[in-house]
Amino acid sequence: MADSTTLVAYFSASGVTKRVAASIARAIGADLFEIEPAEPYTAADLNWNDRNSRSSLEDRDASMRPAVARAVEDMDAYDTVLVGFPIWWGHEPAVIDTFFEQYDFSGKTVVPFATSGGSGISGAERSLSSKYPSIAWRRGALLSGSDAADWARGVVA
Ligand SMILES: Cc1cc2nc3c(=O)[nH]c(=O)nc-3n(C[C@H](O)[C@H](O)[C@H](O)COP(=O)(O)O)c2cc1C
Repeated sequence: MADSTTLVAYFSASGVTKRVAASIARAIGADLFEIEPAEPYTAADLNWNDRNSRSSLEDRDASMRPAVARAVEDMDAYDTVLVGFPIWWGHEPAVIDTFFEQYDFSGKTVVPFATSGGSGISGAERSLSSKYPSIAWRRGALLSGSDAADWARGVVA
């Protein structure tokens, strides 16, 4: 069933979460929004073997909030927001924290989803619910792609 009160917002550095988010939005007829860092991540930025890469530095400094390129036009219009991201060092990338600090989520249901190289989503769920305890979190899911549409239909059912 088409559901225009649901937003699927995602950050994706290398395209995996982007594909999952697009399939979710298609499956449930939700609006799709890309959380775009104002300064895109280069391959060097994403090198987790380099202690001084941008992503490594953002991980070590919990106060980092990378700027985003644009905002959701009418966040008030949505009552459910599915937020997708890649797992970085076991939790959400800092630009996802930027997103959660940008809007008022009161009265909304928020459901995280993630892709990863193997890590689960529970570290990100713990991190997000402790940083943003006033948000009405629903249990999220680590998705691989083929499972995304069915999961999303279950979320909005
Ligand atoms: C900086 C960085 C850190 C990562 N840390 C983890 C991790 O802790 N556990 C894991 O399973 N995958 C990790 N990955 C792999 C990504 O989660 C995985 O490739 C993801 O599907 C990429 O999604 P994207 O293409 O939407 O950016 C990391 C990737 C990067 C770039």
